[in-house]
Amino acid sequence: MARSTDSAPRKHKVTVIGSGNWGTTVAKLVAENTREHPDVFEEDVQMWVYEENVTIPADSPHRAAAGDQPLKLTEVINKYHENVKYLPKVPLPPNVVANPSLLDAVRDSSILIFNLPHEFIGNICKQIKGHILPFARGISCIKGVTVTEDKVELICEYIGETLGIYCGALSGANIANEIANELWCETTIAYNVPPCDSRGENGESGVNGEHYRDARGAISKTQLAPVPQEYPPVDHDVLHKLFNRPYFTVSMVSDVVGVSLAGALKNIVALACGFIEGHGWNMTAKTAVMRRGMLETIQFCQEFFPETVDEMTFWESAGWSDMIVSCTSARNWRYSKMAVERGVSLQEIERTELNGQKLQGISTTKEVMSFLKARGVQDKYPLFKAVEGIVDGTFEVKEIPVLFRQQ
Ligand SMILES: NC(=O)c1ccc[n+]([C@@H]2O[C@H](COP(=O)([O-])OP(=O)(O)OC[C@H]3O[C@@H](n4cnc5c(N)ncnc54)[C@H](O)[C@@H]3O)[C@@H](O)[C@H]2O)c1
Ligand SMILES: O=P(O)(O)OC[C@H](O)CO
Repeated sequence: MARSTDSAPRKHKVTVIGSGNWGTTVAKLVAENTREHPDVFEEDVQMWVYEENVTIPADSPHRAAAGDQPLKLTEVINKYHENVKYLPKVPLPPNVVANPSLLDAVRDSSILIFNLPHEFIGNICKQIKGHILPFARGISCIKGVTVTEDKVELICEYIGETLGIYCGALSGANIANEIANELWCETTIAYNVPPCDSRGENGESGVNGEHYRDARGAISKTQLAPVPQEYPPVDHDVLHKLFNRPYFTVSMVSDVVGVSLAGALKNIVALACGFIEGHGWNMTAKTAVMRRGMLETIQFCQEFFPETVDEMTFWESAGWSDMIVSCTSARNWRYSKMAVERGVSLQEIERTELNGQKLQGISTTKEVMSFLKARGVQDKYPLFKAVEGIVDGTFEVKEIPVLFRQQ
């Protein structure tokens, strides 16, 4: 139903939920853009921080002023404009506002950017449900899936269904430290503008309580509140303004399923590549694993999300580019290689070497395999199955080629 157009224009308030290596990087680039587009966005970007005490590292320029006492991470970020724990040595714009209160950080925000390890998203959604604007829109930068009983769900679907909002996905060949240091790369954002957000002739937004087609093309149970006409529409143009930087080239697409699944499943393949390299094999073996991994990824998309994945997505940054970068220079690859070289478990490496950062491949492997096993189709995914076996200590890296010889 059309509504009157005489209300004062509003700007989008943006909150980043999460402040790890990638969460802080995305808060930085988004805050640069909110400053550049004051007509569309409020300048300050809230960044929810999982509060913890940190000691400023001895080699930090802030150490002399701050001393060696433990300090609250939010206070350090707001005072020194640096996330000394998760993104050290990268200056943050002062309009990134670290907030330890989740409910305060999301209050009145019309754009919510979800960016934290996927194992924490359930608890976050539980806490903010009912405390966000009903017409808020989300972008998930999280690479993972949620598996409940016999169902695999995209993180953005889970967020959308739980909070009653629409949520798209951002994923690409993105190493946080490189982007934070403004080294150029590309990314992919998948977003289907819900029909209720399409603007009429006078800029009027759509019908309250309208259903929309979800990532799989089905009519969602969620009744969406349209973004009020006082706000700029949340569409590809506005999202491009929010995320695109000279060093971060954004492609906007509509294939939310393909972008989300490619981002999640490549972490399993990255573990395999690290194991392979730790064992002493090199690029030729790794490219074989990447190829096999991509085939299993596409097979998974086609088997469980039929008719929704656009194969062109695999040629986007979220597809092959992310597969390559993850298997050659990202954390899941680096630390799985280290685990094999040192002869210790991946969980042990995560505990001792990552300073609080998470390897998403460990949980994603377990979740995806539990889903495949529940359906009795695990043997159709030999690489994923092998990675689970290596993580659990029941399969040896040297057996990987044997798997494929048997096919
Ligand atoms: N780091 C990268 O280069 C990169 C790039 C692209 C995508 N991603 C994806 O981004 C997502 C976020 O990863 P990241 O690299 O920012 O995180 P990270 O691994 O660097 O940091 C872990 C984060 O989890 C938080 N945390 C710990 N316990 C928590 C709890 N109980 N509840 C809530 N938060 C808790 C920590 O405070 C910290 O912010 C992941 O899905 C990852 O796959 C990462
Ligand atoms: O460091 P990782 O392994 O979590 O991967 C980071 C990004 O997903 C690479 O695109």
